Amino acid sequence: MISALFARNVPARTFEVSKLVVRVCALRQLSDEGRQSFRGRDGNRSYNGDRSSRGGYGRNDRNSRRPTGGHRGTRLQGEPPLRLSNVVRVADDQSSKDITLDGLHQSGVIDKELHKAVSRMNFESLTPVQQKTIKPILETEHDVIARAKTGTGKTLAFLVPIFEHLIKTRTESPSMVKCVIVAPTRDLALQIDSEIEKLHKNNHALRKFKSIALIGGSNFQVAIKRMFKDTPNIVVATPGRLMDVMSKFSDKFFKHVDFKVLDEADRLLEIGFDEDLRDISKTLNSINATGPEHIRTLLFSATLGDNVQKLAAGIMNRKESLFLDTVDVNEPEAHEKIDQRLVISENFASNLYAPISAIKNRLATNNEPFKAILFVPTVKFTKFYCTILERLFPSLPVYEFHGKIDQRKRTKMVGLFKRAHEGIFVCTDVGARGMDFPGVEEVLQLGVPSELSNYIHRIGRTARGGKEGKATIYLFKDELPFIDTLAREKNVKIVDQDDYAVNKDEIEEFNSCLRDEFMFRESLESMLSFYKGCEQAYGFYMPKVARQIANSYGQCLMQPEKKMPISRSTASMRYGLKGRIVEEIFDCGQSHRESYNNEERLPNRGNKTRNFSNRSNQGGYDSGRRVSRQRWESNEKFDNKRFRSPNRGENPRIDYN
Ligand SMILES: Nc1ncnc2c1ncn2[C@@H]1O[C@H](COP(=O)(O)OP(=O)(O)OP(=O)(O)O)[C@@H](O)[C@H]1O
Repeated sequence: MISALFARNVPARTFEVSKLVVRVCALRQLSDEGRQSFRGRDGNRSYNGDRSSRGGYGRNDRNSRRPTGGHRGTRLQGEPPLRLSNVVRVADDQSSKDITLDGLHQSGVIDKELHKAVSRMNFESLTPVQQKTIKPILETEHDVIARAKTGTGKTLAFLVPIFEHLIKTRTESPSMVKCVIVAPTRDLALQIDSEIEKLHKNNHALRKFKSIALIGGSNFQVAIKRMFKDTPNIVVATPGRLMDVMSKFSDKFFKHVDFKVLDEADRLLEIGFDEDLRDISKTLNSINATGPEHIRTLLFSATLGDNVQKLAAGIMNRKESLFLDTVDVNEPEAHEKIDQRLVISENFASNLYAPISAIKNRLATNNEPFKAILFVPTVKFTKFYCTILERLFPSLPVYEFHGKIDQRKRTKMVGLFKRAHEGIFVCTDVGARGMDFPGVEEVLQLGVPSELSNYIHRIGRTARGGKEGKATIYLFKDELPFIDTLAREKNVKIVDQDDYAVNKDEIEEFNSCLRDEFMFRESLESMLSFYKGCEQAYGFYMPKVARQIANSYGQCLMQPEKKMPISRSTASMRYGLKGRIVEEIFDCGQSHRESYNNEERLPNRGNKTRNFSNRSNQGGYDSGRRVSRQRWESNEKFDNKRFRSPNRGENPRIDYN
């Protein structure tokens, strides 16, 4: 047990555990009644009281995917409560700021082969999170929780100690998985695996420590064959696919795991993923050859609050975890090198033009190549907005990225944009976390993120690796409660604010590009669902937001009297709208049904109609019953069909085939 002194910023002199001067976080014990609140009537844990809300994504039967030895994450009656790890916040240690890669090698912390591989990445120095975490992970036996801002090298901060551990234990069970790294999205898992490949390339001596990425959307049999052939020491996986593999081969591959790493840990431990992570953790512990508490857990993220020990309950094996924080308690989690800006539009329709106006202005005033990421709320809106951007900026590559795109194509597109020197990467929040695209000049956000923390992660796609960047969020007035929520809960205050007023030419230009009314309407319907889903989280008033979205239909079509066709039942069931407002803002009459049916029977105008299966885990997350994911699911539910824009030849949209 660490002798914990309630020190006031007394930097630890050395990292010997006995001398560790720490401040113990106020422990937040989950009271029994607190736990009971997590249990539904049938004694099973449920969130928001309705199990169907989690099971309702058309998911495969979860039990068929349960890893052997574990049972559903719900704790049965009488089962011991989840144990909370005692989180020990490690005070800033001035000496860690002097830690260098050479110093780690000279002091014997890292092996020469690993030193060679990392030094060939030609970084000037270690980042604060690397300086603060590598030694404690290698020199103590504790679980570790690490918080560091976006783009500050957290991936290497856990890969370096993992490889050092593999080097040190290379003679013990050499053909077994010793480290499991879990990521919330397939693309991030693949990215981490590619970082491992970089270390292999930089020093072939490390190639013996093979890794494999286990992600949904890829061929299961091929992955298993590779597991048997390569006998990897590192598995990088998304939760769903990891559970699939463990349910069949846990004893074969996973009995000698020493480390499990959760990248974007707060995302993985929130409602929707947490059950899977607890099941994975329980199974790994139960089959571990050394013992049920052998595996050490490393949690990494840019957004980890004091509730982390509650989040991590049932995941951490050690009685105490070190909270290695490179962000001061009162400091905003947003990276200080990001120049944040807010642009406010009068209404939803104007807000649709605002990013376009900004892109046009950037291209007109600066000849440098423009590489930017544009986040939008839903899949359907992503598709729609890409068609508009392609027509307005025919010479600027447009990358459409979301969970409904085939994984193979997504992977190719990520590679293209990583190498691109210009282009607009238009995506939903599936691209918000962890993705490392060099040279992104600006992050644009049209509308709010699917969850508050994702604002920090979205803007963190720029200003990476010590560089600077810009981030602009475009909101209409009824979305401004989000800004208050951001300031209150994340201590992020956007000082630089502007108003945007659309002009007639811009409306006409937008209208000239809007050729697929059916697609436009569906994109607006998906936005209605999305905003309904985040109404409470951000303090929105849905009737006002819905009115704005519905009015934009006629405004953008330049037929202000034209109302958005939506049935009364849909307005009520999906968007919680009843009474007079429904008649005011929607066309609920007969014409609606006729037009809708006619659209449904639209002759295929030579466009590719891509029918997406409605399976839940198409979203790029292989497991996910989270509440906020429901928004995407409900939006993505509408994304089951699409008419490709008629004049696709105009702009070389990155066709990643
Ligand atoms: N010591 C270093 N010095 C400079 N750049 C570095 C260093 N370590 C890593 N990088 C680079 O910084 C960029 C961001 O690294 P990484 O993706 O690991 O950040 P992160 O902290 O995980 O970000 P996020 O929170 O968004 O996931 C990468 O391009 C990586 O190559």
